[in-house]
Amino acid sequence: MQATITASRVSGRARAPPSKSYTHRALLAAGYADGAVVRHPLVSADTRATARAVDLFGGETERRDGDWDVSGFGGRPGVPDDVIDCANSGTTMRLVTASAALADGTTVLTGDSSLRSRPHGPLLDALSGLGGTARSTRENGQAPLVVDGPIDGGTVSMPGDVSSQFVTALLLAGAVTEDGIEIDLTTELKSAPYVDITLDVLDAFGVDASETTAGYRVPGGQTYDPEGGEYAVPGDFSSASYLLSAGALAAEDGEAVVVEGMHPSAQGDAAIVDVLERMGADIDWDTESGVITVRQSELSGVEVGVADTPDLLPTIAVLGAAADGTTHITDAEHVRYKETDRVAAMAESLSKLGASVEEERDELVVHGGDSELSGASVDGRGDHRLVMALSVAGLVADGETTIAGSEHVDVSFPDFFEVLSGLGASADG
Ligand SMILES: O=C(O)C1=C[C@@H](OP(=O)(O)O)[C@@H](O)[C@H](O)C1
Ligand SMILES: C=C(OP(=O)(O)O)C(=O)O
Repeated sequence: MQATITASRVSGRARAPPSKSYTHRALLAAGYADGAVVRHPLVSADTRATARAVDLFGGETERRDGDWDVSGFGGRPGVPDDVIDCANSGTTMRLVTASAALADGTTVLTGDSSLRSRPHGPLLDALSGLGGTARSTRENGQAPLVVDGPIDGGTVSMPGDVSSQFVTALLLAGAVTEDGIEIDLTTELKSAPYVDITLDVLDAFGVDASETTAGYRVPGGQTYDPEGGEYAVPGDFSSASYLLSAGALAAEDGEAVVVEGMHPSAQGDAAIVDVLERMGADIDWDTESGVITVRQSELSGVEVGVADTPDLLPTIAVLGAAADGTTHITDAEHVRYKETDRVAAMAESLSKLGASVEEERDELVVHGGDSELSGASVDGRGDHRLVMALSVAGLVADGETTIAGSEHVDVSFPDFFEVLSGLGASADG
């Protein structure tokens, strides 16, 4: 499918979808538990992949009245009676691979072509070091993956600069091993707030895990047991970043874009509020009510490190292209390991829209204000975040912008185009 965006102004109230990261973890944690009701979950292609894995491990996930009702698989996962298809979801593949290593038998995992090109080597090595065997069928660290368990736990050394999801995966699984898991990180941890989200969910499910001087540890022999048998998912700040940026760039004069459901949580991507403020946006976050209000302002370029917030890179790149002056997005190398290489993809797409962009290995430099953005045909490269960020660019690009592959918003924000149109944008996805 192709989205068509015409330069337009926006205003009004909207709600960002529930957090993808919290939903994945809550579904799997509910699987490890006797079960739980996951309230207000994100129902999207990625979280459906995790629900499928919980089912294949012997749990049962059922959607009821907007909640996800999960019957657990009782501590240790069973051996799946089919291959686990993780579709486009890196989070599913990493978290489920470590869970599979608890099963007494063999699990096979695969995904779409994007996921089959992403790195999993450090997690496979870690699981093999813990007494299981975990390998890539092509011996290149990429899926399809074959995992044999069970592991008993122990200590592993692992790099932290490829994906924090390896740490998350080991913490979730480690709690039900006999010996627990101690993770010593050999390189700096990127995307660290996502491990905070994991610790937050583990805590809510009564599981103890903590940061150490060298990394993280989770004691074994624990039981997942959520208070009251339920867990409520907060709103998603990565998804909200598109709506807030639409407001900062294109809110109608005298009007605002108001995004609801934005209560504070462990999400690092809440930093989008700070980034917009530093760029000069008129933005206000009422943390009590979870309401963020943003009005259109002239923005200026800034320097932003995305070590902790890789998913904000496409959004910030678009803001930089529409701002005055230069925006440096630094510490970005790990953003190349996502659904597509987002550093290269944003450089290419924004250049097509008329921006002047320089790409370094771990940095994107966007020179805004040199020329007006003008509508063009760009490719979302099968990546939901490219599609959504480029749609926001389309609001302020002269004329018409078309984006190929708009259906991929289904991964994290299925009704993105309806919400954007509801704010008055001329956006047909
Ligand atoms: O654990 C998670 O929920 C996520 C962690 C991050 O990935 P990395 O840790 O691979 O950077 C992030 O980019 C992804 O969208 C979601
Ligand atoms: C990278 C992302 O997710 P995942 O790693 O789960 O595919 C994302 O949502 O931007």
